[in-house]
Amino acid sequence: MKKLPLPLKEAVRSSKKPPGKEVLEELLRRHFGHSHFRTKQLEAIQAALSGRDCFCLMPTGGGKSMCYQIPALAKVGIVLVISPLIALMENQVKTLKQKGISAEYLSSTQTPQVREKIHDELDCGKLSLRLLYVTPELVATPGFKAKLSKLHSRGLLSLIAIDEVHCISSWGHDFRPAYRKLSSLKNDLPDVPLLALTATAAPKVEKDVIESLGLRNPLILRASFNRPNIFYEVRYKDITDDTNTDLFNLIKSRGSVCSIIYCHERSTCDDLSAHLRKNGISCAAYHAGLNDKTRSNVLDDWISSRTQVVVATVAFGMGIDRKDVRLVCHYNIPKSMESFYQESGRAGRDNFSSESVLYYGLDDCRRMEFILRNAGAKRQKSSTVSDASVKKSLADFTQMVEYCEGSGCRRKKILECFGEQVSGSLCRKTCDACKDPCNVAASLRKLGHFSSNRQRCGLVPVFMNSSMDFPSVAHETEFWNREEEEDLSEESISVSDDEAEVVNIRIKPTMQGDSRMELLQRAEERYYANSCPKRKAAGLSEKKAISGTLREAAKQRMSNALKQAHERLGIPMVDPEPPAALLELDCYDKYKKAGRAFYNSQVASTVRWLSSSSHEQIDVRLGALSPPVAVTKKSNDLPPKSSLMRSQSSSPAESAEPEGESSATWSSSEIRAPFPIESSSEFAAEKASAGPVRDPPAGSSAQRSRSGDRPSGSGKKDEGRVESSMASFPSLLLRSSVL
Ligand SMILES: Nc1ncnc2c1ncn2[C@@H]1O[C@H](COP(=O)(O)OP(=O)(O)OP(=O)(O)O)[C@@H](O)[C@H]1O
Ligand SMILES: [Mg+2]
Repeated sequence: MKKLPLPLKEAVRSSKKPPGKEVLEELLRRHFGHSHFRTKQLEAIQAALSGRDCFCLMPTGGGKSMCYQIPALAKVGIVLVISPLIALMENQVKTLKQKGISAEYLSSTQTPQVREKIHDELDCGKLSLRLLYVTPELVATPGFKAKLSKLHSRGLLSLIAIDEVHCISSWGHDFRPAYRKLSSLKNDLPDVPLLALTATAAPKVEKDVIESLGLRNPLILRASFNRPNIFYEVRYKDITDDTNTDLFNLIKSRGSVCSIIYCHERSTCDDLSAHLRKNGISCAAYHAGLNDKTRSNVLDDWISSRTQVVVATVAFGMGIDRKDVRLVCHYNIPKSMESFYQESGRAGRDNFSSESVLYYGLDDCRRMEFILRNAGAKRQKSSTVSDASVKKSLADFTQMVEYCEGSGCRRKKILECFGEQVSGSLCRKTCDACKDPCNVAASLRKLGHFSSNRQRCGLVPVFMNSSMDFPSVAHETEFWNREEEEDLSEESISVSDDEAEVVNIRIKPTMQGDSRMELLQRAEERYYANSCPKRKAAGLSEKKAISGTLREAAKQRMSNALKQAHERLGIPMVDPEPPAALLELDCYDKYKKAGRAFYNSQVASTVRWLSSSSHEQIDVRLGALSPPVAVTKKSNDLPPKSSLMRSQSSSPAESAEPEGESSATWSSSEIRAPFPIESSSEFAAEKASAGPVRDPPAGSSAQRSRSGDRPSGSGKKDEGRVESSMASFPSLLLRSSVL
C-alpha cells in the first residue's frame, strides 16, 4: 500500500540545510521501523546530504543500503543506485515499494513498455521517483549519460550511490569490467556526491576505488568487521571418518534451519546435494553450470523456504539476500579470507545466532594452492598479471590456511586479517578454539600426525610446510572454463561466475574415476581449442562443444547415481552402465546443439532426479528411453545385444533394423553408448547434406544416432519383439549385466 508523503519528509526535502540526527532517525523509524542507526550509517548519510563524496566500508549485512535510502527520502531529486546484479535491484525495489517508497530499476530484462514508463517519469516535470537502480553497463551508454546530465541540470540528481563498489577493482574478488566505466561520472557530474559502498576491506581495493572514481576529499568510513552473532568452527576432513556423514549429521542436528554449503566444484555441488537429498534433507545444487531457469528456481525455492539447504559454488554470491541463514558450511577451503568472510557472512544477517563451519582438508588445500599458482601463471602469459599478484594470491590463501591450522581464536584471526587489532576476550567463546581449546589442540595434533605420515609415504607436504618457490606445476591444473558463460547476458555475469571452480590437479594412478575423467576432459577441451578448426567450421565453438570425454564422465555419473538409486530402493544390483548410457544419450540428444553448459545442466538434473525418484518413475523413464526388446529363443529369452544399442524412433519409416546390427557385442567392462556417436563435424556435415526426411544407409551413425531413430517394434522384421514399455528398471539392469 502506498503511503501518503509525510509532512516531515516534505519539509526536509524542501529545506536547504542538511537535516539533523533526530529528523533522520525519524525517517528511519517511520519508513523502516528501526529505532536507531547502526555504526557509520549516520555519518555516511550526513556526508551524502551535505554533498561530500564518501567511501563506506561496512561488513556484510551491516546496513549499507540504508546509507542511500535515507538520503533519497531526505533530499530533493532522485538517488541513482548502481548495482551489479539485477536480482539485487529487483529485490530492493520490491522491498522499497512494499514500504511505500517510490523506486524503480532499469534493465534489459524489463519490457520496453516498463522502461518507457520509467523514462517518461524521469523526463516529466514533477518527479516522484526517489530511487532509480541501474547496472554499470547502462550508466556507460551515451543515451543514459545524456539523461543523467539532463536530470542534473534540472537539479534532480541528488546522489549517486555505487553499491558493491569493489567490483571496480581487479584486486577485489568480484572484478566487473563495466564498473571501470564509472570513472567518467565524476568528470561528467562533478558536483553530484558519490557514495561508494563495499564490504571488501583490502586496503588496495579501497585505494583503487577512490582513485578510479576520482572521489574528491572523500569521507572514509570503516565499520568493524566483527560479526558477534556468528560462531566460527573448523572441522578436519583428514581426521574425520566420513565428511559427508559428518556434514549430514551437522545439518540434521540443527533442525530444518536455512543453510548454505559452499563447494569448489560444480560436480561436488551436484553430488553432495544428491547425497543429502537421498538422506532426507531438502536440498538443491546451485552453480553456473545450471541454466538460468534452474538457478532462478533453486533460488526462489530457497528464499521462500521450500528448500532448506543450497549446495553452491561461489556463483551463489552477491545479492543473495536472505537474512535468517543459520548455517554456512565450507566443504572446501576458500581461496582467501576475503572470500571466506563474504561467504560465511551470509549467515545471520538478522543478527541472530548463526554458525560458520569450515571443513579443512589437506588435499583441498594443496589443490587450491596449485590453482592459484596456475591462474597467475596463465594470466602472466597474457601479461596482465605480475609475479607480485601471484604472490599476493598465495599470501591471501596462507591467511586462510593459518585460520584453519591455527589454534588461536578464529574471530581474532579474521579481524586481524582485516587490519583490526582486538583482544582475545572479544570472542566470548564464540569460536571452537575459545570454547573448547583442548579439543582443537587435539585435532591439530592428529592432523599433524596425519600430515607427517603422508610425507613419509612420499606425498608432498601440505601448504604451510611447502616452499613458495617449488617448481611450477601450472600446466597440470586448470580453472573451470569461465568463458563458457560468455553467451549469458552481460548483466548476469556476476551470478554465473564460478571463479574458484577447480579441477583436480594431476592424474595420479590412485585418482578416482570422476577426477580422472574431468582431467581428461580438460585436456581434450584444450586439444580441441588449439587444434580443431573443423569444429568451428561446423558451427560449434569449442567452448560449447560436448567432448567425448565429457560424455564418458557424464555416463559415469549416471552410473553412480543409478547404483545409489538401486541401494536406496533396495533393487537387486546389476550392471548400471547400459541404462546410464541411455540416460546420457537422452541428455546429449536434447542439448547437443545448445552446448556444454546446457548439457551439463541436464546431466546434473538427471542425477538429482535419480536421487529422489521412485522405482516406478525410474522404470517408466528408462522404459521410454530404451529401445524395443527382442525376445529370442537363442538367448534364453534375453533380448539380443542389439536391443540396447539403438535409440528411440519417432518415425516408423526409419525403424527397420539393419541386419548386421544384431550381432553387435556389448562389453559391460567399458562404458559405451548404445550406438556409435557421431562427431559434431559429422553431425554438421549430415545436416548440410541431408534432406528433411531421408533414410541414411543402414548402419550409418546418422541412422543410429539421430534423435528419434528407433525400430518400430512392428512389421515382419520385428516379429517376436516386445515393446520397450515392458522393460523395467531392474530388468534393464539385470539384462545388461548378463549381456
Ligand atoms: N539501523 C538499522 N537498524 C536495524 N536494522 C537495520 C538497520 N539498517 C539496516 N538494517 C537491516 O540490516 C539488514 C542488512 O542490510 P543491508 O542489506 O543494507 O546490508 P548490506 O550492508 O548492504 O549487506 P551486503 O554487504 O550483504 O549487501 C537489512 O535487513 C536491513 O533492514
Ligand atoms: Mg548490500
